[in-house]
Amino acid sequence: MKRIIIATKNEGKAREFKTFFEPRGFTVKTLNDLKKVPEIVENGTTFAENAYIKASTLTALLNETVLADDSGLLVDALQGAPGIYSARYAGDHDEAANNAKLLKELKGIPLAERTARFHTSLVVTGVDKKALEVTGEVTGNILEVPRGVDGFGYDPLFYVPELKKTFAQLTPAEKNRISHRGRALAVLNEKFDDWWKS
Ligand SMILES: O=P(O)(O)OP(=O)(O)OP(=O)(O)OC[C@H]1O[C@@H](n2cnc3c(O)ncnc32)[C@H](O)[C@@H]1O
Ligand SMILES: [Mg+2]
Repeated sequence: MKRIIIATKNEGKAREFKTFFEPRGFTVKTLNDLKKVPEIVENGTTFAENAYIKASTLTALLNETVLADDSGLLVDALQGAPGIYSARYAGDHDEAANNAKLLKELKGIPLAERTARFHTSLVVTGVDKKALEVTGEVTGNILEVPRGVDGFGYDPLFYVPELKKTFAQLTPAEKNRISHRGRALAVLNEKFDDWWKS
């Protein structure tokens, strides 16, 4: 059976992965669909490590194919913060508080110097299979005022000069075409069928 577990509780991420896997005939479940999944501690020092921890822990526990995403925003003027700590930048997985903290930290810094990038590391693990890892990145600028209502997380502050829009002003398809996660998925697309058969 073509079934994959997305190792996330983040509904924003889950939507973007469903758009990828469901047209390929996969039944997609997330951690919000599963009962009795223990809290997985993301104590790695890199995005790739954290994604591997999430995916491999669940494959061992459930005997299923699992994809994990660890992602975040790296701001140059903040020496790469919030980075791997993006989800809990302001303390408690609160998107509004995270965005407010980011604006506070960047106060007084002009737009041209508010350069940043989103990074995604994806790891897929399966029973008796070697883990598959891919990454994707996209660069932009952090606005001083949020713009747009779509997407999730830092999307309303992440401005893409080429499109003159933030990620929160893009349709899901537009975001997937250029985003860190979309780019990682494009690489995954080239490798996934061989990996699935391996
Ligand atoms: O660990 P899981 O359950 O997957 O969900 P999470 O939200 O904790 O996910 P991460 O540990 O990977 O943290 C990533 C954070 O980075 C931010 N982020 C990642 N991708 C993003 C995107 O496409 N748009 C906006 N913000 C994003 C967002 O704040 C996420 O909470
Ligand atoms: Mg997390």
